[in-house]
Amino acid sequence: MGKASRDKRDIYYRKAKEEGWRARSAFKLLQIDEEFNIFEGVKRVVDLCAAPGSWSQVLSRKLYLPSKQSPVSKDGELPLIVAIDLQPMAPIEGVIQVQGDITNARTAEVVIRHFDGCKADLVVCDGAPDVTGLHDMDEFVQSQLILAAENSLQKYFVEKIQVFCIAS
Ligand SMILES: C[S@@+](CC[C@H](N)C(=O)[O-])C[C@H]1O[C@@H](n2cnc3c(N)ncnc32)[C@H](O)[C@@H]1O
Repeated sequence: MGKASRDKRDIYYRKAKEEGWRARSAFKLLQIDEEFNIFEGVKRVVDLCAAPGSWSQVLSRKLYLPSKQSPVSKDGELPLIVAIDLQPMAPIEGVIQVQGDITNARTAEVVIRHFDGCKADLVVCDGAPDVTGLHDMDEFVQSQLILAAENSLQKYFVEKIQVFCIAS
C-alpha cells in the first residue's frame, strides 16, 4: 500500500473511531446515500453480510433513531431493519439480527417473517467471504456470494429500490 492510500485509510479509520462507527466502511454507505438519497421513505431494509455492523449503525442512525425520536411517529410505524451475517455482532438499537448464511433460502424466509410477509424497500450488501489466498477459489466463492445475494434480491426482498454493493 502506497503512502497516499495509507494516509487516506488512516483518515477514515480515525474518523470512524471519533464518530463511533464500528468500521470505516460506514462511510461507503453514507457516501452512497449522499449521492443517491437511498433512505428516503424506506420502512423495511435488509443489511446482507452485516458484521461487525457499521452499515447497520448507519441504518439505525439514519432511519430508526430519527423516526423513534419524531414526536409524530407511532410504534407500529418505526422502520424495520434486519441484519444478516454468518458472525454474531453486538446489538445495535433498532436492528434485528439474524445469524445465518445469505446463500441459504431459509435465512431469507426468516427475514420475511420479520417483515410480516412484506418485501423490503431497500437491500444493502457489503459481502466479502474470508479469503484463502488461492485466487481461483477466492474468486469462485466471491462470485457465489454475489449470485446468492442477487437471487435473494429478486426472489425475496426487493419491492421498489435496489442497492447492491460488494466490498472490494
Ligand atoms: C466486509 S464485511 C461487512 C462489513 C459490514 N458491512 C460493516 O459495515 O460492518 C463482510 C461480511 O460478509 C460476511 N459474509 C461472508 N459470506 C457470508 C454469507 N454467505 N452469509 C452471510 N454473511 C457472509 C462475513 O461474515 C463478513 O462479516
